[in-house]
Amino acid sequence: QSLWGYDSDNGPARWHENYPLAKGDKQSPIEINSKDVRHDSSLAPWHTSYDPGAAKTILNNGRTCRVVFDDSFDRSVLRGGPLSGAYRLRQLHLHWGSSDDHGSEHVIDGVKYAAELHMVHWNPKHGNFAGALKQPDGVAVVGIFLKVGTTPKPEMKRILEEIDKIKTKGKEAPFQHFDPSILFPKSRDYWTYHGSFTTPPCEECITWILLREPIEVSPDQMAKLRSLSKNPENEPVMPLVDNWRPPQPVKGRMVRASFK
Ligand SMILES: COc1ccc(CNS(=O)(=O)c2ccc(S(N)(=O)=O)s2)cc1
Ligand SMILES: [Zn+2]
Repeated sequence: QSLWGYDSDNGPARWHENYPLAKGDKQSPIEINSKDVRHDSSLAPWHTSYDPGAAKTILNNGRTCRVVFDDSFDRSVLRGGPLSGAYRLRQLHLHWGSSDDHGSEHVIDGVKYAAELHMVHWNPKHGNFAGALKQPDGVAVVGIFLKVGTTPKPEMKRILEEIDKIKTKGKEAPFQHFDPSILFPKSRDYWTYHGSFTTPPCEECITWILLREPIEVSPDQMAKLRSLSKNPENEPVMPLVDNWRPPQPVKGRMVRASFK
């Protein structure tokens, strides 16, 4: 068993025992209620310019499926929105449920989506990722909700095709020539608030940019994601599902919307 996870003995309710930040005042995810959101007309649009050549590998770390990018220079960056300066894309990963009616971390007006994709970026003014983790403006995560429908998202195919190579914990495969901006929905509308990593050590260094429009995936695509295992090869199969943290207390934080 790892130090933290999503099981009854090492799950979100017990993370604070080893990771005290988990009980902080600016934790993520949160439930977003439209009635409490404030439209901020001064919020700029956000932009990305990603180099497909920056994609490096895809791996199963036993907790999620993660694609890692070269972030050794301003090669794939996120700008604008609530951010100042360019933030470097470091990795993307997902959180999902054991069935289509739950799996996302953020909950929108009571709606839980089947999955939530996170694109993690960090602010190079803080030198490196470890330094950025210690700053309130250190990290920016773009969150995209996945909704199950009839039409498969062809752009998700690329990630899901690699799943067969990384079935078990510790498996890694080359993942190149991939521009993750193809995963974005049509609308750029977003909510933004200040929060934390949704996994230990739960540092409160994240500017969240959550896209209002979900992308649609097919039931087969969700089943593919759920076919990942959290156990290493040659150990009893434990499905990698329900790797989401439940909503945390908002504690008076303001959630702003870029849209009316
Ligand atoms: C101290 O060393 C550290 C500290 C922290 C990390 C986590 N960093 S990370 O990018 O892997 C993320 C974990 C969870 C993410 S979420 N669901 O909020 O987007 S992003 C790595 C090394
Ligand atoms: Zn995440």
